[in-house]
Amino acid sequence: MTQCFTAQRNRQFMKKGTTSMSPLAMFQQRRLNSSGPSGKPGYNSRGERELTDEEAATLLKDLKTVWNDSSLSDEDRHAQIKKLFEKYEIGGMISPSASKMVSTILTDTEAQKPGEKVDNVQKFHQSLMDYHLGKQLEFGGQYDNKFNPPPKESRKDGGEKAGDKSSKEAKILTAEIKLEWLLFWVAMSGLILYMLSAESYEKEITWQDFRTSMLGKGFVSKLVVVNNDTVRVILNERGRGQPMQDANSDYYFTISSVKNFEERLKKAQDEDGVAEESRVPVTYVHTTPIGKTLWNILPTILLFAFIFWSTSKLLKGSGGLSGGMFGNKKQFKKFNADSDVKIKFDDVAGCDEAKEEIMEFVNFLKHPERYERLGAKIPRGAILCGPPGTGKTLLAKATAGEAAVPFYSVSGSEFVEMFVGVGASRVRDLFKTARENAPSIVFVDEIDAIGKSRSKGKASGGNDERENTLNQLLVEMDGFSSSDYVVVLAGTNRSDVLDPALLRPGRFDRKIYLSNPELEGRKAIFAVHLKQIKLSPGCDLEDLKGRLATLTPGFSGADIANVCNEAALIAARHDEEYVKLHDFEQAIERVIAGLEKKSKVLSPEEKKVVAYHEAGHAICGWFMKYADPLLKVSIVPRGQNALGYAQYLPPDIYLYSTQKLLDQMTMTLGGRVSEELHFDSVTSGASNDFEKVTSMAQRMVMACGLSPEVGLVSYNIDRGSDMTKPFSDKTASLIDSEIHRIVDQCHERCRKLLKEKSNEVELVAQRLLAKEVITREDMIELLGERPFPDQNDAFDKYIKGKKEKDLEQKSKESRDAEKDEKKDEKKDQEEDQKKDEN
Ligand SMILES: Nc1ncnc2c1ncn2[C@@H]1O[C@H](COP(=O)(O)OP(=O)(O)OP(=O)(O)O)[C@@H](O)[C@H]1O
Repeated sequence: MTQCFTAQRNRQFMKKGTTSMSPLAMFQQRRLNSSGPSGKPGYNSRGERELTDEEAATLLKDLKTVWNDSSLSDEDRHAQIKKLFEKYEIGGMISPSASKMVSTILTDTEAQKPGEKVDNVQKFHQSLMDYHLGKQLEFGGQYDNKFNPPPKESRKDGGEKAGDKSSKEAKILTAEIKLEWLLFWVAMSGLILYMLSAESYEKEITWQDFRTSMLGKGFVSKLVVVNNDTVRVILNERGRGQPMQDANSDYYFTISSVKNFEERLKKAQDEDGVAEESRVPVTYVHTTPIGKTLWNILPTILLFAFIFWSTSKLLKGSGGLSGGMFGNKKQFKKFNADSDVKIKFDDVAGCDEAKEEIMEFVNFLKHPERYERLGAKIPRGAILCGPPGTGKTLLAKATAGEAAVPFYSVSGSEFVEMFVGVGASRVRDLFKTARENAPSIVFVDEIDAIGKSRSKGKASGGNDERENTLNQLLVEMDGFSSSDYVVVLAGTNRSDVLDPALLRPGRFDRKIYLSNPELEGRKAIFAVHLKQIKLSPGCDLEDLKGRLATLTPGFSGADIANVCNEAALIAARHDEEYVKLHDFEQAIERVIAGLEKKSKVLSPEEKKVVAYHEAGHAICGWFMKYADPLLKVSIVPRGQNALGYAQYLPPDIYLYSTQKLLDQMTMTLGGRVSEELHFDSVTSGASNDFEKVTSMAQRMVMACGLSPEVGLVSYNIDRGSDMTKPFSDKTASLIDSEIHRIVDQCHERCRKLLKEKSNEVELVAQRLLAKEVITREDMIELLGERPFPDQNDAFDKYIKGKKEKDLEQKSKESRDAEKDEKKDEKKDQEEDQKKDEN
C-alpha cells in the first residue's frame, strides 16, 4: 500500500508539471538511503533520533492542531511547527524519523478505514508536503526548508486572511520602489557607460599623427572615407600590436575635401616611396547614421527619462497622482455633525442679531416641512461679513453644529491654483459632495479671493482662472433648489468688493454683519473663554468680566480669546496657582502695545524726551472735556516702535462730534508740542501721531462734511487701486488747505494749553521718570480730580467706580474702627469715673 501511495503521489506531482522527484518519493528515497546501523541506540547513522510510534502519533496530532489553527498567523504557525520539530529532535521533515512518522500515519490509516480516513490523512500529508517540501519544487529550490515563513501566496489554506491584502499591497509597493530604483540605476549606469565608452570607442587624431605614427610606419591596413568628411583608419595587425596604439579604439580624422585628402595621401606615400601596388586602399562609404544618431541622443533620452521619473515621483509625493491629474481633487474638510461639529450657538457669544438671522437656516435644515407647507423658499446662502476675528467661521460651524448636519468648509484661496480649470472642478466636487450628503452646510471662507467684482478685477489685470471659478460657483448655486437642502455660507472681510452677481437673490441673498463686539458682547465672549481658565476661588466673575470688557475697547472675539490665553500663559510663567486680574491686565497691554522690550535700553536723554512727550499727551487728555478717560501712561518701550504709550478707554460710541474729534486730535499732538516747549529741538517720535491726526482731518474734510469750505460732499477715500481723483485740482488744493487749517488749529490749541499747564507737565514727567509707569491714581494725586466728568459709563462702573467703592469701603472701615475705638475709650472713661465716684 505504501508503495502504491508513493506511486500515486508521484503521478500527482508529475501532473503538476514538475520534473523533480516528488516530495514523498524524496522521503522514501531518504528513508532507504539513511536506514543503516546507528551509532547510538535509537539514533540513525547521521545522529538523528528515530521517533517511536507514540511520539510520531503525538507529533502528528500536534502538527495537525497547529496546522488547522486559523487564529495563528503564518509566522506563529511556523514558529510552533519549528518548536515541535525541535522538541522531537528532528531538524526538518527530510529525515528518517519524519518518514517513519509518515509511514506510521499510512499504516495506521490502512489498518482502520481505507476510504475516507486515507483521504484525510492524505490531504494532511499533502499539505504538509506542499508546505515544507513542495516549496522547493514550486519556488525552484528557493524555499530553504528551514521553516522560514514561506511567501503568503503559497499558503494552501484557502481564504485570505485580514491583513494579507495590505501586506500584498506593501509588497507591490516595495517591488515598485525597487523597480524604480533599478530603472534609475540602469539609466545612470547607461549614462556613465556612454560617457566612458564614447571616449574609448573612437579617438580623433590629426593628419600629422596619422602621417607620422601610422602611415609612415606602415601600420595602416585600410582607410574608409565616411560621408566625404571623416576618414576612419583601420590598422593592420602590426599596428594594433603597438604599445602606443589602443587595440580597442578606432581612429579617425576629419578632412575638408576628398580631393585634398587624396592628394595629401598620394604625396605622403610618394615621399615614403611606397610602391603603387602596396599603397593603402581607400574605400568610400555613405552611411545613414541611425545608430550613431541614436547613440548621440541617448544622453538626452536618459535625461528626459530621469526628469519624467523624478516629476512623477514628486507628484506622487504631493498626493498629486493619487488625487487625479495635478491633485485636482477634493481639498475641503468634512466635519461630521454628530461627531465632529461640537460647536453650538452657546459657544458664539455677543452676536445675538447674527445668530437670530442664521437661526432661520438651522430651522429650515431641521424642519423643512414647516416652510414648504406655506410655500416659503428658504434663502440659499448668506454672506457673513465683518472685520477679522469676529467669529464668522465659528458662527458657520455652530450653525452646522446646531442643525446637526455635515459641514463642508473650504477657503476661497484653495480654489485658485496655477492650473486652469482646477478651481472650477473643485467647486463642482464640493457641491456634488454636499448634495450627496444633504442636508448639509457648505462654508466658503475668504470668498473675496474668488468672488471679487469682475469689472474691478479687470481694471487690475483680471485673472481668468479666478473668473472661471466664480462662474462655476454661480452656476452651482443656481443649479440647486431649496429642496436640495444645502445651505451655502461664505465669510469675508471685504463684502464691498464682491461681485454683485454673487449677492443677488437666489444666491447669497442674506448679508449678516458681524462687527467687533461692544461692552456687553465682550463680556459675553470673556464669559465663554474664561470657562477654560482657572480663576481664584473667591473671584467675582461678573466683576472680572465687566472690568476686562471695559479694558478692551475695539477688541475682536479672536483678540479676547488671545487675551485669556496670554493671561494663562503669564500666570503659568510666574508659577501662579490661579490666573489673576493682573495677569489679564498684562495680557491686554501686551495685545495693545506689544511685548515689553527689556533689551531696548534708552539713554537718559531719550528717556527724558519720551517722558515729556507722554506727559504732554496725558495733560492734554486730562484737561480736555471730550478726551477719553486715561488709564495708564508708560515710558517702557514696547512692541516694534513704541517707546512709550498712554492707554485710554474710549467708550463704544457711534457718533463723533466735531468737538470730540478736535479734542482727540489736539491730544494726539500733545506729545510733539510738549517736546517743542521743553527741548531745544524736536524728535521723530511723533510720526505715528501725525499719521493719526492727518487721517482724522482727511476724513473730516473729505468724507464727513465737517469742513465749511469744502462743503457737504464725500469723496471716497479708500479708492484702492483707482488712481483717478473724483475732484478737480482746485478742490484738491482746497482740501489740502482745509486739512492744514484743522491740524494747525489743533496745534495752536494744544500749544496754548500746554504752556498754561507747563507745571503740571513737569510734575507728570518727573513722576514718569521716577516710576516709568503711572496710573490714573497718580494723576489724581498730582493734579487733583479731572475737571470734567468721564464719558464712559463702563469706566465709571467697573474701573473708577470700583476704585472709589474700594476707597469708600476702606474709609468706612477706618471710620467704623475709629468709632469703635472712641466708644471703647468712652466706656473706659465712664468706668473709670464710676470707680472714682465709688
Ligand atoms: N463671538 C465669539 N464668541 C466666542 N469666541 C469667539 C467669537 N468670535 C471669535 N471668537 C474666537 O476667535 C477665534 C477666531 O474666530 P473666527 O475664525 O471665527 O474668526 P473669523 O471672523 O472667521 O476671522 P477671519 O475673518 O480672519 O477668517 C475663534 O476660534 C474663537 O476662539
